[in-house]
Amino acid sequence: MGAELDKTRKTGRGPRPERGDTARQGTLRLLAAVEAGATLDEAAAAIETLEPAARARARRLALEVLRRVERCDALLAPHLARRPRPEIMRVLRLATVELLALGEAPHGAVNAAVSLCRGLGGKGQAAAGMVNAVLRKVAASADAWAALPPQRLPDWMRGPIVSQWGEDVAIAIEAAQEAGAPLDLTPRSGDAPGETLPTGSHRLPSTTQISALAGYDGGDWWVQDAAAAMAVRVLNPRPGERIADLCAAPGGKTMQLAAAGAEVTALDISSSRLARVAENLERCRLKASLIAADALEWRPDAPLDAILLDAPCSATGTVRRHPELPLIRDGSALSGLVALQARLIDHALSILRPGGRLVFATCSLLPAEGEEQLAAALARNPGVTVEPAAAPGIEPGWLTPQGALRLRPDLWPDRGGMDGFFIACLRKSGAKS
Ligand SMILES: C[S@@+](CC[C@H](N)C(=O)[O-])C[C@H]1O[C@@H](n2cnc3c(N)ncnc32)[C@H](O)[C@@H]1O
Repeated sequence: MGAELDKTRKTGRGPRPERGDTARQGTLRLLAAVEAGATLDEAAAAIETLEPAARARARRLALEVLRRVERCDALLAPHLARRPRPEIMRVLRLATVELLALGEAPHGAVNAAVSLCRGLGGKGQAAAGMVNAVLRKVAASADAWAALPPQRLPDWMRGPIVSQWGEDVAIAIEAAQEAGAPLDLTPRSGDAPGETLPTGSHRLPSTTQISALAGYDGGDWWVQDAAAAMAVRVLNPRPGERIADLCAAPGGKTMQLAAAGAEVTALDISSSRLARVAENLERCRLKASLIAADALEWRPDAPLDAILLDAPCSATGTVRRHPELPLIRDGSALSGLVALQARLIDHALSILRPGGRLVFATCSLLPAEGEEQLAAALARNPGVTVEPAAAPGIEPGWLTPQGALRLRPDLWPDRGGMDGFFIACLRKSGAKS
């Protein structure tokens, strides 16, 4: 490797662009957008000109880097006389992840990084020699890399997690975030590709090409994390029940409700997001009534048998799939979200028939949006009780003392984890039927 890299440096000519360089350039654009405060989904426009395969690779590489920014910087720091410009730092982080986390051949990853630098123009040209030299040292630093801990969650996330479950759980969640997330499918009915999990979801490697899987065109399944699929399983919808999904988009849970034979009304405040529910229902040949409305202002014609409230939240439970969230959020939105969730719970209870059930769910790891939110809701609403969460595959350790389901990324460590979720089934007082 050394000789080849030296030749590159001495001749002053950049290595010929190799296949994959466009994906790497896309990764750098995604990383720059995230540094400017965008989510990866919001940043997608920056790579829309790439071919689909390159786009998918660009996003995959960006995810891998975002899971390890802190670890990369710690490894790189001793090799840098001073911190390079942000665009050079992004090239160094990408190559470090390719070399040490993804096991790319050193000559390919280093030459690509040098080529990316040269493509940045004057300042990049000037940094190419330094990048080459630093990455040669990085390539020989596997032991130092292995000794570095996974990226730490920011304090606004970590503090509540440590208070609730202790330091070891915070460390395990950080390890799960670095490991990333597999691809989970929910079958419409019957079968779907992949390993069947105890809870009924199907699991495949994260690198699976979704559109190439059997049953995609026929809508036999949809992509949904195994933890996310549990909210409807806990609700246990029955054929013919009148059920509202108050925060429905993009519609994974609406489809579960419809597939169970319920008469579903799906609301979302965002009409553009509701359009995605319509597309998803159509692909999977399922039906629901769609309403673009603020759930706080909506009242059905007749009280409902059941309600699913998958409320807007910090989304901290999805850090494995959205590693940019800890980097671009600061927790300042939390109190507003907690207040909105409380109002949505109280309103949902007011439109539920006596004896009806309300499943409150958040993809959050923060007790304020889970355990504490539930305790406050019970205190505000005398007569409302918690039905202990029950569904196939639920392990006893996943239940809280209140009877809610607490799912975390560090659960199922040998199976590939799951997203963080809090799910509680509330029963309104009155006739059960
Ligand atoms: C966590 S997501 C729902 C995910 C969805 N249940 C699924 O499984 O695909 C929360 C949704 O709530 C919607 N939302 C936020 N505030 C709302 C409100 N006041 N009324 C109705 N929908 C709302 C957002 O637009 C967003 O689509």
